[in-house]
Amino acid sequence: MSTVLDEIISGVREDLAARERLTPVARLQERAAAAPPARDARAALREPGPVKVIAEVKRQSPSKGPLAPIADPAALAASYAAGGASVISVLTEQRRFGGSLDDLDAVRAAVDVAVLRKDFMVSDYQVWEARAHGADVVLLIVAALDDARLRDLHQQASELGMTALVEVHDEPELERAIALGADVIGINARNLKSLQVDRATFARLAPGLPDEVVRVAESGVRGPADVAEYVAAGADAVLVGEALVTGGEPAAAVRALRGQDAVGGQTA
Ligand SMILES: O=P(O)(O)OC[C@@H](O)[C@@H](O)c1c[nH]c2ccccc12
Repeated sequence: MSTVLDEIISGVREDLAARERLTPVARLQERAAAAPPARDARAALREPGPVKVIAEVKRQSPSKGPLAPIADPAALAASYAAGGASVISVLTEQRRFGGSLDDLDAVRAAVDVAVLRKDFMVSDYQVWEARAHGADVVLLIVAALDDARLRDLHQQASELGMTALVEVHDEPELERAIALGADVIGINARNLKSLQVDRATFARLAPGLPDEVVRVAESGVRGPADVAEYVAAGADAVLVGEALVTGGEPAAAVRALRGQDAVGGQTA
């Protein structure tokens, strides 16, 4: 039976083939070589202080459809950064998430913090694209990749100076991420095959992570109380989309998630 993830990936492959016809990889490689070096997102996520927020520019999702009309992704990202986001995540998948490389370019030009290209990476071409467009981090979804491809893309990202956020949802995927030597691991509360969210996934899997791994809790954060739970279960960072794009003033919303109130004091 084909899952949501299978369907997304088949669309991603078609769109990828179309871009490959337009822009040869050699062009991307030239642009990547000319781009400023990737920022060290892992270091940013390990800095001392309150929980780190990875704030996402997310227009729509397969489970909810349109979330918010984001007229100006650059302004949104700048607000996230002003609120203290450590990394800005930009969904670039088009068919189900309404994203684009244009969104990535706009965000890249607007902020100094690290930028994550959030997509379904299946080919080295996409990693070259990410670097050519100034991304510092790529998402690698273990459920979408066999071990050989996972290893290749992880190595390519590191050769380009980028951080790989390696995403898992269950124990077998976590074992594969650890065997890979991933040093930034995201535990996604959302099962990409069924789109069900189970916030307890993080607390269940996090104890199996080696000490040196940066632990990112992904999805399902509705507000500061959910962040506090993830932190209590050992999260170094949280990745938040929907609650930030639908929640009113984005800088204040990021600050609230970090446990810093509007005047900058530590709550909790
Ligand atoms: O909107 P939420 O529930 O805050 O979730 C954000 C992020 O975790 C989610 O967008 C996500 C996590 N992993 C992904 C992989 C592909 C696309 C999207 C995602």
